[in-house]
Amino acid sequence: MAQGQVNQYQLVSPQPNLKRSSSFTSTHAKALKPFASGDIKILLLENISQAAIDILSGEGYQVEAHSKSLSDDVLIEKIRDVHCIGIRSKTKLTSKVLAEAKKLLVIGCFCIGTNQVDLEAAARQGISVFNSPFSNSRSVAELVIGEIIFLSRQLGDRNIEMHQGIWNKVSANCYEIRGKTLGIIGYGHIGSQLSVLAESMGMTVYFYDIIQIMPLGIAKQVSTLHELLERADFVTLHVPETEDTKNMIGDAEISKMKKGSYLINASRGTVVQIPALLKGLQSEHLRGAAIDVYPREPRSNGQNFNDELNSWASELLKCKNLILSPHIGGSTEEAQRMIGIEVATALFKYINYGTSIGAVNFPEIDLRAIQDTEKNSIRVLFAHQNVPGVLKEINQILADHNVEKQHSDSRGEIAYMMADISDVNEDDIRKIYDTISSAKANILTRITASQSPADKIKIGEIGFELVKLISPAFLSLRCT
Ligand SMILES: NC(=O)C1=CN([C@@H]2O[C@H](COP(=O)(O)OP(=O)(O)OC[C@H]3O[C@@H](n4cnc5c(N)ncnc54)[C@H](O)[C@@H]3O)[C@@H](O)[C@H]2O)C=CC1
Ligand SMILES: O=C(O)CCC(=O)C(=O)O
Repeated sequence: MAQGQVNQYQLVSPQPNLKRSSSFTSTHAKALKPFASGDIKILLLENISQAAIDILSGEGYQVEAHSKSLSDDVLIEKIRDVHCIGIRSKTKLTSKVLAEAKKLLVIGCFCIGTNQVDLEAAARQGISVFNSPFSNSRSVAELVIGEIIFLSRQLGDRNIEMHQGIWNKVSANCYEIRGKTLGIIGYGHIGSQLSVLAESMGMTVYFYDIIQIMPLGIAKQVSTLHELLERADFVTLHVPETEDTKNMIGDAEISKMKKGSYLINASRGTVVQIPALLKGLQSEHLRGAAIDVYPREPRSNGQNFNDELNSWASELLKCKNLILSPHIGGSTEEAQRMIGIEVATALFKYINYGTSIGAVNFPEIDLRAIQDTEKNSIRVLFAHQNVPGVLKEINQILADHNVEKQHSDSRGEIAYMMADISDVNEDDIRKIYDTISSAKANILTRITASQSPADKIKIGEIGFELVKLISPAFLSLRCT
């Protein structure tokens, strides 16, 4: 879908399952699926890459894709009916919205940040959340390099003037970046990538992080934020939104920065107090700034960025040497495609195989694939409250069967167990499902099965019947 399209959505009909190589499938491994893949509904918002749509529709799911985020009312209406939702940074999945999502199994954040989702509320409902931890890091780092040069040469202002027909050839207060000092706050995927790029352009790099990190190149870690602010000509923020990073840069921090220095924020809008930044720019203590993220951002392209949205917007627009961009740090074709593939793959592996490796709010577990030699097999997936005695109860149920392999782990209040069981018939499946899902600690019980031709009749059709018998609980039975 082209960037900038609004009010458009796409319904993609299920397609035959595409064969794809994955760590689960070897020549003797069987592909697993929920019993009725074609009933799985996926809602993708905010212009998620076609690569993701192709992967998910290729799994046989029903995919509905929108180019923008939805109003809360429409979101609540739609989320009630879907098993999976894919979002970027704008859609807020609060506990109130999630409370309506009775069928939801999994959330895909097609971005790095996951602060827009109430991760704990999701986990309590047995909904796992995946993101893309690094696929847009390079894009953000490159944007920041561009901004450092633009700010240093006042290129944003010269560009605006030329567009107004004004010739204004200036060298006063314009500088090379070679030999200048870059101060990076948050030396994770983006900060460290930026560090390498900046050094290759002749900059000296210092960074501040709450954990000790091995510096790349000849960058140096400093032990306090204030030390970094005092040293740097350019200060750039690459921290997640947390309680500690909210309002991290205010009056006190800006006054610690060198006179004539620059501030860049492409992290989250809550990290920099914009009134403090305004003061810094208006007093010319700061020589410029670049901002990509804002406390409140428009829901879709074409909407206004004005005082109604953020009370200081019109004051900000008057500032000199201030680059404002509409949260495009990760918006490149390369990044969006990579994110689309990465997150869509995590989603179908979770839906089909129960694999939670990479989940940001859920115990991370996986099992090796069910092999051809394991006849009439099912995989039992059991998300439950992390309370004593649950596994004893469940293993008593499984003890009557041939458990080929089993894995379980916990994260905070949530635990998750995965078990492959072979030699099961219809009655077994029904009994296993009924007894496990009625355990007191049950949050969500699911069963997936191989549907290869060899066992299609025995498992596939039984599965289909079971879906009819116990649907919609089959995919969404949760304790409330
Ligand atoms: N503008 C945009 O389009 C994009 C913005 N982002 C934002 O950038 C953030 C950073 O991304 P990554 O580098 O991939 O994250 P990351 O998780 O790899 O690195 C974050 C670093 O910040 C550090 N940190 C956390 N709290 C801190 C604190 N109070 N003080 C100092 N350091 C602290 C962490 O220890 C970590 O090293 C994301 O969380 C996201 O909010 C990410 C991608 C695109
Ligand atoms: O591209 C987006 O919509 C969000 C990028 C971002 O902020 C992130 O990846 O955390």
